[in-house]
Amino acid sequence: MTLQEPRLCQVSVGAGLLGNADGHYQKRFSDLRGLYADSAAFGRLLEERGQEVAYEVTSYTPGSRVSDLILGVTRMEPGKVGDEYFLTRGHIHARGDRPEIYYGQAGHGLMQMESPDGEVRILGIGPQSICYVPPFWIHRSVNLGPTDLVMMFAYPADSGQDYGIIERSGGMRVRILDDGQGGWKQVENPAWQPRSASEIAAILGGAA
Ligand SMILES: O=P(O)(O)OC[C@H]1O[C@](O)(CO)[C@@H](O)[C@@H]1O
Ligand SMILES: [Fe+2]
Repeated sequence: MTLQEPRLCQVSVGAGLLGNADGHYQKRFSDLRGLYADSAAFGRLLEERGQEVAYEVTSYTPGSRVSDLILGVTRMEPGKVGDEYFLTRGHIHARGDRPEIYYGQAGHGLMQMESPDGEVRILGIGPQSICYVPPFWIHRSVNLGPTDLVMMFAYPADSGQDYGIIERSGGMRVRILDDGQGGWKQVENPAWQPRSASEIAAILGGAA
């Protein structure tokens, strides 16, 4: 049996990038249609900054098994669409029983989580805070600050991402908005549809 080579990856906190990575993707504002509540404000953002990077991910993938850990860094731009803070698309792991950790490096924001049956949990993320996203929680990051939000992450390499779960329910259950006093508030998303008992059972029963 040939062992994998150990690997050192340096986090560039200022640039929001992982060194010695083997993967890199960028999501531009034009890739994020349909995510935000205020479509007029999103249209203006597209006109002004549609081709700019909204967030990017650099990562190292050592293999593809449950026993391999993908690790990487996410960098999110600061800003809002109307009153709604910039966010990632969000997903549940395609193998729903796979967890993830996030370790804040710079900036501050939130990890917004939602269980299949619609429970909501929101935890703050900033430098030196580690967020554990347990199996079966849908998760999305939100940048609340005036600067880039930079987070390290790690998850089992066979997890996969399922984005359809959020689309099918009309978005996540709550939206994270500017409260007008320098902070944030969560408001119910009126378009959100609860998942059916059979969909919930399929997600929770799909554990490998
Ligand atoms: O995949 P999304 O939901 O667009 O968001 C990007 C996020 O996905 C991951 O790349 C992988 O889970 C995260 O670490 C990152 O923060
Ligand atoms: Fe994830």
